[in-house]
Amino acid sequence: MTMRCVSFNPAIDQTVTLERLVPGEVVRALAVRHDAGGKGVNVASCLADAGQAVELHGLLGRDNAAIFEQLFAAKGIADRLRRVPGATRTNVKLLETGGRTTDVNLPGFTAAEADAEAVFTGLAQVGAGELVVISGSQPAGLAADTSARLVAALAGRGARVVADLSGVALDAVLALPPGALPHAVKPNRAELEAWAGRRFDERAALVDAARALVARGIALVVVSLGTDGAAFVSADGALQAAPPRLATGSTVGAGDAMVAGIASALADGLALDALARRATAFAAGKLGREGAHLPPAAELDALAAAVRPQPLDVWAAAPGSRT
Ligand SMILES: O=P(O)(O)OC[C@H]1O[C@](O)(CO)[C@@H](O)[C@@H]1O
Repeated sequence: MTMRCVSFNPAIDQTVTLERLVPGEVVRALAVRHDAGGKGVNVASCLADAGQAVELHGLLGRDNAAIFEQLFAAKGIADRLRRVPGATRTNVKLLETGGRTTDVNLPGFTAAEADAEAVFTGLAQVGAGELVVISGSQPAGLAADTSARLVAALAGRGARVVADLSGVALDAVLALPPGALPHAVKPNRAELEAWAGRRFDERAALVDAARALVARGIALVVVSLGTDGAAFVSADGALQAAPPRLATGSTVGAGDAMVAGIASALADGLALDALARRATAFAAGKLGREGAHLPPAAELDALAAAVRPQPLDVWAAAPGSRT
């Protein structure tokens, strides 16, 4: 079955490698590269690498579309992005050789509500049980609840939506009534804290917040935790899983690879343990690769087999359990 990904605000990721970032000083870069990116594009790219048929919906600036079109052609991603006047934003990733990345996300095109309506129309045929992944920020010009309205429309038709949103878009989605909520969400810890309006000083507080969302009617809540991997919470259980090994290099897009793993596992009807293994393997497989690309299937399978999910409560009770 074809999977749909939605990206209202793609980005060209300009990764600048430098030895050390010293604010206020001149820094000579060692290398620069450009990748077609943005959360929805990255998810589609990883799903295509995993052999999944993908359609990509959303918006794209007319002035610099070529780098995206090359990626879509190379990976066989069906390009349903509506072209809008102007250029897609460039997001600068300052990658220090020690592994730290500083993101400077620039503004890009301004969209109109009519553009969002066209995206809604392009997804009007999506029906019960089908999977749609909605990720990333919204461009200027769209109402704060645009993503939430799309989630509600799709969920209302029985589609399973996987939402990876932040800020006001996440707030709007999590405020939807049961029945309009997404099937799955994947905030990171900071995004969940921002939504909850408090810091999770104890791991148990993060676990409680994830469980509360499941109780509200979201079937699967995944909270990404950086080097600690992710927490996976559903009505069937609660697990924590971390990558079997951490690669150095850019972490940009690892969360998107995890979202692709979640969507792929849902498409295959995997149980929570296997879903956690696959999602973690996708994230680990992307780490150390430039751009949002996955290794071959055999490597992903080996990574998934090496992941050791543990009960989330065991992780939460670990000594020194500041999240
Ligand atoms: O849509 P947002 O939240 O601004 O994030 C965009 C950035 O996130 C990434 O998709 C990585 O998750 C980058 O490719 C992109 O630059």
